[in-house]
Amino acid sequence: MNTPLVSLTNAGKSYQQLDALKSVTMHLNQGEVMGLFGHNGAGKTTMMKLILGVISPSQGNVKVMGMAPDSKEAWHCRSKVGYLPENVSFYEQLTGLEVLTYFAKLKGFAKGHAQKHAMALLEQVGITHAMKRPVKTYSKGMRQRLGLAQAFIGEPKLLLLDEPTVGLDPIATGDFYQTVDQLKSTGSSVILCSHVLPGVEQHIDRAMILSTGQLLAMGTLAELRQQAALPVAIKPSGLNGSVSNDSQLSQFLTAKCPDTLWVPEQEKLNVLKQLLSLEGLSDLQVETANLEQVYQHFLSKHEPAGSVTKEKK
Ligand SMILES: Nc1ncnc2c1ncn2[C@@H]1O[C@H](COP(=O)(O)OP(=O)(O)OP(=O)(O)O)[C@@H](O)[C@H]1O
Repeated sequence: MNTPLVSLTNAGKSYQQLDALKSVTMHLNQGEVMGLFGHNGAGKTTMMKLILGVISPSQGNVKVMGMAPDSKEAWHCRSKVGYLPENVSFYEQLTGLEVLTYFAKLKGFAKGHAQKHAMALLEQVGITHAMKRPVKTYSKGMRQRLGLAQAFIGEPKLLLLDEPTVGLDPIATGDFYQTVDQLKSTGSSVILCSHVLPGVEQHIDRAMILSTGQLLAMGTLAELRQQAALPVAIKPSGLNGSVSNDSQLSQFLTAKCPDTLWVPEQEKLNVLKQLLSLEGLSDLQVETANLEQVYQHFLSKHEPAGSVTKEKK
């Protein structure tokens, strides 16, 4: 079996009385994209900082590429990690090209190669036209694109992206996800933290849901749906009341939504077979719970976000 690229084992981080992250165990494999979701203050950035090695765990341990990321020995692994912080900021007086060339040099690129690599990345994120302008003239979206280009320097093996699509227009968002898919296909692993859930699910392999520092759920969307036991919505057309007259099928109807059957996942196939055998059926829409509904489900079962500042006894 392959060694995971990132491993957290009962990892926790406390700031005085506050447990920002509580005993989290997770493994990220090579070529895997993990979505990290949670409310403000849930502990997402804390987890990313532990993985980056800029803070050390208060409990448990963290391994990246087999090493403790906060150790001296891990210095050469750091050049294989790309990070986009939540609020990206740069040297305002430098041009986009100068900023990126500088970061490429910091990551070990030789002088001539650094600028070439920087130019290729600027083209990839679509800001070549502005590369000779000082960053202070960039719009929010252009800064975010520059931030992404900075995170992509050196084709990192591990990418940590905090709110990568904030400020991006729909085309840039699409391009961004295309880059993530491309990096994944070359074996890079990604941890992607976002408050914008629609559009994310087809690009992640697994999701982690955090609340008040605690890991509430982790798995593929199918696994999370199963754990959450959220019903599938089935909407048949053309049946003219034969569902409500059927003693078995009618149990899945609700007064609020009389055209839709809310069916537990394990009953889905049986119900579909029954519906398909009914005369007059002209169409069927089947909707499984999306990432947003799954996320809401797990959060609603947990204590409110406001309790994050609760003190230890
Ligand atoms: N250096 C610090 N000192 C004290 N408390 C901290 C520190 N860093 C983070 N915290 C606290 O830890 C908790 C988790 O913060 P974190 O930044 O990880 O949340 P987050 O999930 O990234 O939130 P957001 O979505 O708002 O960015 C918060 O209550 C925060 O105030």
